[in-house]
Amino acid sequence: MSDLTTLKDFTLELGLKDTKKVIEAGKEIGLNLKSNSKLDPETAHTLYEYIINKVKPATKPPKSKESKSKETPKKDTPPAKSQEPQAEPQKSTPTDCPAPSMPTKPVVKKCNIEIISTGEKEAPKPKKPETPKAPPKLEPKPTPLPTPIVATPPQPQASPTSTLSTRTRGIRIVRRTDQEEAALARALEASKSIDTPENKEEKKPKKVPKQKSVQKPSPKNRTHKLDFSHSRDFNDIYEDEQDEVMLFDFHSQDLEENPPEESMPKMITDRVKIQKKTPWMSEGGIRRSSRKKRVYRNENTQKSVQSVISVSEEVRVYEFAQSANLNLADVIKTLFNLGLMVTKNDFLDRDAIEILAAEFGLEVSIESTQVFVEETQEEENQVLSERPPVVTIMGHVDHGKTSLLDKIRNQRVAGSEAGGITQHIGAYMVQKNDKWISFIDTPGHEAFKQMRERGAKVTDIAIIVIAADDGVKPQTIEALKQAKDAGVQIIVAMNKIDKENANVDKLKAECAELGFNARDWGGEYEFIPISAKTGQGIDTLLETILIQAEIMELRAGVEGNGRAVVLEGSVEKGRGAVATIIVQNGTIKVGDAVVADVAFGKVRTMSDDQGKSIQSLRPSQVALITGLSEVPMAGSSLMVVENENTARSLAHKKATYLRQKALSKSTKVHIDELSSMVANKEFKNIPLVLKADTQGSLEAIKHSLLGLNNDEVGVQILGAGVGAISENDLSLVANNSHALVLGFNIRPTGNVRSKAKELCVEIKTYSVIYALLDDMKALMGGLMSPIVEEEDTGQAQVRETFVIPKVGTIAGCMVVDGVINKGIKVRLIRDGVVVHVGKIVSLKRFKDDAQEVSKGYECGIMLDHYNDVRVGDVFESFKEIQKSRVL
Ligand SMILES: Nc1nc2c(ncn2[C@@H]2O[C@H](COP(=O)(O)OP(=O)(O)OP(=O)(O)O)[C@@H](O)[C@H]2O)c(=O)[nH]1
Repeated sequence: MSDLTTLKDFTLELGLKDTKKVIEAGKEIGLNLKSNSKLDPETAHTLYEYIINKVKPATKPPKSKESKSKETPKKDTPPAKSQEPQAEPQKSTPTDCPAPSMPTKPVVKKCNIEIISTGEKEAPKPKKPETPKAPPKLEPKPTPLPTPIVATPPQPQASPTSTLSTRTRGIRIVRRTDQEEAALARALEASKSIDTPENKEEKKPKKVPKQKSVQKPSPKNRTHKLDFSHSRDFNDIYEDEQDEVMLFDFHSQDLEENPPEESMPKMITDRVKIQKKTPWMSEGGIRRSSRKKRVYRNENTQKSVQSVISVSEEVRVYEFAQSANLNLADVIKTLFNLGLMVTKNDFLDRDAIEILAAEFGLEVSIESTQVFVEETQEEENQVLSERPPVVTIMGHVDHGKTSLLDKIRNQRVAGSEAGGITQHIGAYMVQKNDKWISFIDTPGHEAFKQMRERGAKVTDIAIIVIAADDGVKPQTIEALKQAKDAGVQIIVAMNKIDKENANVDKLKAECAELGFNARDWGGEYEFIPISAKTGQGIDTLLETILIQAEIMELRAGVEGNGRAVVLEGSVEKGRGAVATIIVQNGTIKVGDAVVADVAFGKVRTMSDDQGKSIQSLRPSQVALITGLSEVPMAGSSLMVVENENTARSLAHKKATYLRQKALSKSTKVHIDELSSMVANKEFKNIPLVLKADTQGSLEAIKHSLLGLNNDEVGVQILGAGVGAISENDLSLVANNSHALVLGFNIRPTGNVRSKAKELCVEIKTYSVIYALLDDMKALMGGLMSPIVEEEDTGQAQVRETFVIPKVGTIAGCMVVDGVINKGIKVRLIRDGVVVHVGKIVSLKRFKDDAQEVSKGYECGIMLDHYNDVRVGDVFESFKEIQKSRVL
């Protein structure tokens, strides 16, 4: 029964729906078939050969003999490999088989296979199957599909199964698994093919040579083979160990078990898609793995840490970690190891960013946090016009800066200044030869260092005023350095040449030593001799400035929204917050909405240095503006924005940012700081609130005060601000018994004064910065541990020594200087070297105890727990005197 196949099954296997065609074909070769006929293997084979290959049986359908020989191949086709899967739709292939007539649908769905293959020996299109037996003419059917598979020519087979298998000859089935075996068995059963072990054995040797003729398939072909392999036609199963050509190595997951017939086409399509997506599937297993690896590496690279990052000037810890694709914990840990205890929300300053980047081997670009970066970019496209030079006057205190400026603008300023020194940045414009020059009067006092730095940044030219009678002084050096660092042009004004002792050559020589050579000495710097008192040389100086400006080709955009720098900010009675600004680009007009850090508003009024009202301000021009919500920070950027709402929102944004930053800073503690504070339990500081009339003064004083801090004592600024002392300021310090309120150029009002008394808060006000700093120095000095000084009181020379058992060594001495006292500390000096410092425990005059022995008298001295005293040694007695420290 297993030998017979019903005609219906046979028809189906051929991929035909109707048995009629088969019956007709049978007739043509002399077979009388009916729809319910059963075919023996031989008949089936003959019929198959006729239908598929158009090979007519020579005689009658072959009998057993032939079948035997044909079975041979069959046998070897073993089931093994098999699990041949899906039916091959496009039977196409074959050169050797009549593709057209092949079923497109899988015939058998029982086995789930994973075979495949074709390999090196497999020929995609074996044109001429050499069938030892069968002479049949193979008609290579024009196959639309490039099916590669087949290779070996069909061999005459005894059974239908074997006959069918010829279609796939050349296929190399690889990987034989138990499952495959089982699948094959099922397939065989389904086909009812006859396949005996004997046959298999017989076939083996025969196939060997055939395989050799197989050609190597192209990758394209392989793809088709894949489809073929999916064919469920168990007849495609073919095995020949010598045909070992394995191209595909499917993962079992790729093949679905017994997919429903209807879904086959779709499944095949999906498969093709999969192949497209994963090209490695069309390659051999080994290559696949290597490709896989490559892909993996790529992924890794993508996930890896960014080697070049760009962060804003102040970035939070977690933001840094994100932008560098680093683990947050690693970043925090690294910061901790660097001595910085931070939370993820803390801000990192520039240094920390750079150090971190170095730690992680990153290249970092730090971007400015300026709110107005976009505007700056806009400015690049503007039409530029000539602008006046901005000049800063710098120099040592009292060398005549204010006098010079005063002379230049014919207006006296110095006289009205408290303490006789300039305390704020002032900005003025002067005209010379129909050209304008903007001057920023930067104070020379050390306390205004910061303001000076700011001044240097907005200026084009720095006039370094050096009094010719005094020469180069510390602040001169500092000013020269600052100007050079700021990259501004330097002109030296040798002032006070009207004075008898003025020595310009000495001055030039001193400057030359610092690397600033006068032009007439072969250098590159202009040295102009002037007298701010007589006005001598002032014109030359101004002309030099203008020439220099021309060389520098100073230009700026006039159109568009203005951008300025705040030089100074203060609160003025009746005017509110005012700011001295200098325009850097564009135009600022009355009514413009502006924002400067946390201050915003509409420009209400603008007035020049003469107090004259002006309506618009162009590059390099200076003015005092009103209309701001609060006093802007000196040095901050002031920008014209669309409208007041925008200004407000930008200011609020900045305020939030600053608040968060301040909070963040408060959580930052340097470990070393912490440990030193812990170790030094005597750490003291003076809590205070500082109020000043202007932002510039406030900052200068703050800076100076903080500069007084040392390891032992310092100031703790609880609050600082511009404007009058308020009750709020008092409440800040009320809980601290040592706290102070310092006011500079302001006076407490009646209410505040009485409230201060009530709260026992001390308010100290000053109008000269020296006085304030001196007081603070004294105060801080008082808090520091006293200095211990040693005062020598006398000397005694050892003339003889006496060793008294159980007592010690007594030195017989002569007092050669001052007085020696009992209990006093002495240094024991031998050959000029102090060999011991101790205390005198016994002082005798002869046999009597003495409290002191004066010069010229002999005495006996015994030291406390020290007996190595020798003749010739000298005792030097001294007192320890504690003195308060002065800062
Ligand atoms: N003889 C003479 N005296 C001058 C000259 N220039 C300034 N002085 C005097 O030097 C002193 C200091 O002058 P200021 O203009 O206040 O000096 P400054 O550098 O502005 O000083 P600070 O504002 O304290 O930094 C004043 O008494 C001036 O009168 C000058 O050219 N000749």
